[in-house]
Amino acid sequence: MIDIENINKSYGDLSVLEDVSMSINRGEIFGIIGHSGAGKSTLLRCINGLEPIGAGDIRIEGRSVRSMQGEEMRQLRKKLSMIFQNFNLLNLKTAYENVALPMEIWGYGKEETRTRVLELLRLVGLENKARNKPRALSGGEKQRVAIARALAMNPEVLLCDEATSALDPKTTKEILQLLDKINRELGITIVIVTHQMEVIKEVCHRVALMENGRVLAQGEVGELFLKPGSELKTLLAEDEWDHLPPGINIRIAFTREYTNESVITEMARELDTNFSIVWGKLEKFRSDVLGNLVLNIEPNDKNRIIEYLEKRGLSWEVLTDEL
Ligand SMILES: Nc1ncnc2c1ncn2[C@@H]1O[C@H](COP(=O)(O)OP(=O)(O)OP(=O)(O)O)[C@@H](O)[C@H]1O
Repeated sequence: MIDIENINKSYGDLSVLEDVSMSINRGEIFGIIGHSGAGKSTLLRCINGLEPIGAGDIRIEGRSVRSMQGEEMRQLRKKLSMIFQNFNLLNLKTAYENVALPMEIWGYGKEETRTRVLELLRLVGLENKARNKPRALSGGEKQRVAIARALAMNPEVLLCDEATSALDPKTTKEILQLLDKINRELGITIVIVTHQMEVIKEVCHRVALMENGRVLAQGEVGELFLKPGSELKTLLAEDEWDHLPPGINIRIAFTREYTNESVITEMARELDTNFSIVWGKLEKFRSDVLGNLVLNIEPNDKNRIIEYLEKRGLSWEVLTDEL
């Protein structure tokens, strides 16, 4: 649905996006993760035409954003709605009035606006707070108002720029569940820019990892996370294997097909060998549970164990190999 093709973007001499390509499919929740300054927000603004791009192109359903002007650009912005970290609500207006604003701007009548706004406030669970102004709303409630407002014009895509970064973990989870519901029930494609791995794990189907204006990796979230040598893993969970014992430490990734199997005990029995489990973690990705296990093994067993893991189709990597 959104095809980003080899785009570059600079502010003066500062190159912010370099040869960035990614494809976002209709109906998915796509995450863009990276440290601060990676160029994520700039990329979002390029997608909805707020920022011009240098080289390359961005196509929305085949139409080049580059070539859009006037009415077509206005229609694009209606189709691609956006929410932000700081909510961007009008402080002097009530929750109801904030949600109604886009419909007023587009010239909808009072009755139609009222029906739609009340429906949206119900969708985001705020029907009782319609008269509250932002100062009388919690952070999570403010983001709910912003989401309702973003949905007012029936967008096809919701672009979320660090939408949960100002919220505590519990509220973050609630907002992500709301986004997931909007994706499932309304079929809206959602693009989430974040620096929080938890956000990606909780709701995203696919992810692109950005660093210094470049895409380092992209793909299905669970697969990317468990892949040996994955940039996603090393960039975002780098300190987890700091205290491994000396010797050969091998990481085994359990994809969804293996999570419930007793592969490790079977391996010990079949190879008649000993090893110690030195680190382990189960990670939840949307509804999947995927696991990582680090074994400290005897040097003599290395080849046999690797052979066994290969035979079972498990993904593995040797983390340290000091004899
Ligand atoms: N309007 C602008 N003019 C000049 N430089 C800019 C502008 N907007 C962003 N930048 C620079 O572009 C780089 C990427 O910024 P961007 O906001 O896209 O990164 P980000 O990954 O979203 O990080 P953050 O989460 O901190 O916003 C930064 O070095 C930033 O200073």
